[in-house]
Amino acid sequence: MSTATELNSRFAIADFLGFEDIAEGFTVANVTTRFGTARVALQGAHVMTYQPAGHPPLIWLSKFAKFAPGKSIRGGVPLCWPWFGAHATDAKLPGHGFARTVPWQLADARVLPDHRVRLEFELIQTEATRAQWPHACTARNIVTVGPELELELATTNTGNAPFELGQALHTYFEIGDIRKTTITGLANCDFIDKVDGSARKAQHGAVSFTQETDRVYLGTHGHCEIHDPVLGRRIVITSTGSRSTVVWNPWNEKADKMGDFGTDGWTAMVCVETANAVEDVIQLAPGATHRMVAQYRSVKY
Ligand SMILES: O=P(O)(O)OC[C@H]1O[C@@H](O)[C@H](O)[C@@H](O)[C@@H]1O
Repeated sequence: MSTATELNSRFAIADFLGFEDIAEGFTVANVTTRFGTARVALQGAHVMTYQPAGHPPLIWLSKFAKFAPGKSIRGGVPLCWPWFGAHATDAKLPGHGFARTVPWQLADARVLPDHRVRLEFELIQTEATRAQWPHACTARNIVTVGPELELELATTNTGNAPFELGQALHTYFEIGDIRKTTITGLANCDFIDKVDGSARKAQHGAVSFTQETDRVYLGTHGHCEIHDPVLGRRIVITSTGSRSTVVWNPWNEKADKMGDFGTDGWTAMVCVETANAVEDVIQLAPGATHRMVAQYRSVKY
């Protein structure tokens, strides 16, 4: 039986939720609500698309994204977990951790009384994941599709020793043109500028884009907005349990080298990542749960 057939027999909800194998070994959940639609891959519990009704897509997915077991998807909401960026001590381990390229299982799917649809995924741990991350824990990604998209990444320490957790909802947002886009809500925060030797700088005013941009903003406040005069909307991002915000656009040369952006894909995306990274990583005590929650909303001008 294919994974989609199995999931359809356990979790399908007429008019709201169905499953489909879109490539060999690659299954997705298709969510339809009166508020909008979404597609979520079982690999990585990865939100691939979300479009609020009557609005342009909120989430960018590369036309050249590859859907294959073990490959990360260019676009959507990759989960960086349990570390962000390069591993602190072992350069052989995958950048941004392994959560985005391993299978997750669907633990629950339901229509809420207010007609939103909620999917709850749990990371499947194997010998291979334990070899990279020896700490006893669970990870859940709870995805709620409604007039806004909500993600909750919950990590519980089920062992006897504390551990350090780095993470990000590495969300690719769809925009009209990066060169005309600005981001507010980060003014007066310090950031680590990864395209300038990781120099620490202070942000003055709104963030705008004229070149490759790769920054980790520190001590951020859980509210920022992407202003998009080309699509005629702003995207409002609110969060809790997050103290860092990563802002990334590869610009043309780097995007060309990455191979899965196409020629001008980089102009139509910006990553604004709800995160706990660098000095904002979480120390998780035995028995404790950390919840990082983000909501994304499209507001027309
Ligand atoms: O190509 P990846 O592994 O998905 O990473 C994309 C980018 O992700 C961002 O979060 C990082 O700050 C960048 O340095 C990185 O290039």
